[in-house]
Amino acid sequence: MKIRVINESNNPLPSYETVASAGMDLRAFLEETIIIKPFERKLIPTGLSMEIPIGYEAQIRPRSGLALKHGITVLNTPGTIDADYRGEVKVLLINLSDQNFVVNSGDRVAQMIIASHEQPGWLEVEELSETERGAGGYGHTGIK
Ligand SMILES: O=c1ccn([C@H]2C[C@H](O)[C@@H](COP(=O)(O)OP(=O)(O)OP(=O)(O)O)O2)c(=O)[nH]1
Ligand SMILES: [Mg+2]
Repeated sequence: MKIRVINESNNPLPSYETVASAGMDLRAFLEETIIIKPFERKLIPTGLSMEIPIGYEAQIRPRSGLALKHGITVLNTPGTIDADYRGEVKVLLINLSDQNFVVNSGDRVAQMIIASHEQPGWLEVEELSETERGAGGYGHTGIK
């Protein structure tokens, strides 16, 4: 997969931290430290642009450690990076804690999964097939 890196010398490529990781960690690429105040959201640059193959997307997801320890999550999770997007990948973080959160350049702020997807066409019909569930949802099978 093609990737363009701003300032290659101090912006390492995203990488899988273990042999079977689903996601590769994304690092902030910053000129200045970013502070995210409680309940504030900030768009974090990564210094990366990519050429994802057609039929694939990248999903930007939170890191569980940041969520558990600092209340930091990805506001639009999973963020969608389209195969035809050529701009810089950015991560939209929100701070759901009551403490300021400091992001330094190089910090691993989120993870990125490359996933295949379909682009189905529509067949417009008058009736859909019957199922046992029908229109039941939102807990209609019981909550517990
Ligand atoms: O977390 C994200 C989400 C999106 N993007 C970039 C890549 C994506 O291909 C583009 C558009 O994202 P999306 O479709 O989610 O946003 P939109 O609000 O629908 O904007 P657009 O009208 O540009 O599609 O923005 C990111 O860099 N990070
Ligand atoms: Mg869109």
